Amino acid sequence: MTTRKVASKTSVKPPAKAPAKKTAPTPKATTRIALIGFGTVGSSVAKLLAELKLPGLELTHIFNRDVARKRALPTAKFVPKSVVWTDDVNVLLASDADVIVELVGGLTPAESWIKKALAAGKSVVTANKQLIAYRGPGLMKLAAANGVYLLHGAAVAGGVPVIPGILQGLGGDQVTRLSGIVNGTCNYILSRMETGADYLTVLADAQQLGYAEADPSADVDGYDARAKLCILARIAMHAELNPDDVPTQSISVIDAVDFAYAKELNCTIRQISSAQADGTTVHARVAPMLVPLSSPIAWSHGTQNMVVSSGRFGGDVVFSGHGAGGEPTAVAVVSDLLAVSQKCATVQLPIRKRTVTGDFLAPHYLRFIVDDKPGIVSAISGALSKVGANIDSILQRPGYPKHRLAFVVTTEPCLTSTIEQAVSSIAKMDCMLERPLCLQMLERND
Ligand SMILES: NC(=O)C1=CN([C@@H]2O[C@H](COP(=O)(O)OP(=O)(O)OC[C@H]3O[C@@H](n4cnc5c(N)ncnc54)[C@H](OP(=O)(O)O)[C@@H]3O)[C@@H](O)[C@H]2O)C=CC1
Ligand SMILES: N[C@@H](CC=O)C(=O)O
Repeated sequence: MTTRKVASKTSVKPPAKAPAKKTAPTPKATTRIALIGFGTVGSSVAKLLAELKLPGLELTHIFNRDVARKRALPTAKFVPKSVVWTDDVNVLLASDADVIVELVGGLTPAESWIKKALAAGKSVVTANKQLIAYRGPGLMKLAAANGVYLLHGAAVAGGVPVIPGILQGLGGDQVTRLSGIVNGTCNYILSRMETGADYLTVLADAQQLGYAEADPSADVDGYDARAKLCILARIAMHAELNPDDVPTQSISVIDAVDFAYAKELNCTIRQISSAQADGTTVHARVAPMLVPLSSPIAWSHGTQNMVVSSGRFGGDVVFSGHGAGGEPTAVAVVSDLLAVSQKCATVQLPIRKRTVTGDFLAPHYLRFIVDDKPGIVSAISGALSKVGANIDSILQRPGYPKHRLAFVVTTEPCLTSTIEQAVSSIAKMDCMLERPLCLQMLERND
């Protein structure tokens, strides 16, 4: 017997076609699973299904372009002989599979595959954060209209159950703030740079280890984390944000000198994603930031993600674990498959469109690379005082050559837009060899 037409877990409507049941279903029926994409995550899903032999889950189809190449990989050894391999997606869409697992990524053609699968009455499990961030609500409606599930637990923080945790466990609070690390590649890069590694070397390692997106600029320039932040804002704050409105800053601007100065300030550097509810506006930003060494966020190394959700009634809740990599991500996918197979519904709350501002009131770190001459500090301090920003400290480590001197100014809390105005005018000074680097500094209680 196969399971078809199950209830929608994250959709906005109750299941249209699922029979009413008073007792939890026993997982004796078989849910037939078709995989779209046999890359890092897809091959790990096949491995977990083979090794865990979970009741009720059967892998039946795999689609990938140039599928013969994939079939010849060592990772294909976990795939049962009975599985149909194809390079025609329509074979899966027309098959008797109950669930399509989309593990290719990107908006196109993934969106059309998922729409066709949902319209054909198949549930969908995906790890595709861009698609869920940009098109999630429409796809959820389509899933509900067809009485099927669309689950995306792997789309944020890989193997960390932050999505089911928030949906199942925090619907009874009013989440006002989300903050933390949601990109494993950036955390891997920055935590290795902290110990002296070179940016390009560790980026190449992250790609080789399967942590990075197909185009790693999605990771380092913040677009991956921005999509995840918008998904989290939707499920935790019930706020629909346009991902394009969330400002991002690349981690590629961080240099070894910044880790040296951060250390002097008892800090390190991490890519931080933050969202803070403020009436009908949400303050949201993804950027490398200075993090106090005393903060648990600073203790996240490698692919570790950490999300702190702050609720009006329940206070802070922390989710932490491996946010990237085939096997941790496959855990989230397989968990969603079990939820589909066992018809586990979840809470649904109304979502409202919200406007985004990138402004946060925070202290800032400004790093200058100058051709040294008298009067530079006074000119910088003049530009800062003109916008009302107050200097907190000035740091100059010995040993930098005068013709390429790196020094740092930190400010007392001021708005991001205010400090950016000052940086734009300072950048025009003749002595500046590079555009000054401006990073937000997290405070001890952030
Ligand atoms: N890797 C990770 O740690 C995590 C990834 N994710 C998400 O999971 C999804 C998959 O990621 P990942 O496994 O790392 O990516 P990979 O690039 O390793 O795998 C993608 C697979 O899809 C295939 N593919 C790409 N485009 C097409 C196409 N047009 N038609 C048919 N096949 C195609 C690729 O084939 P080919 O070999 O020919 O390129 C590859 O086998 C993405 O949405 C990603 O964002 C989510 C959490 C963590
Ligand atoms: N490239 C992503 C993969 C998981 O979502 C990351 O590094 O976090």
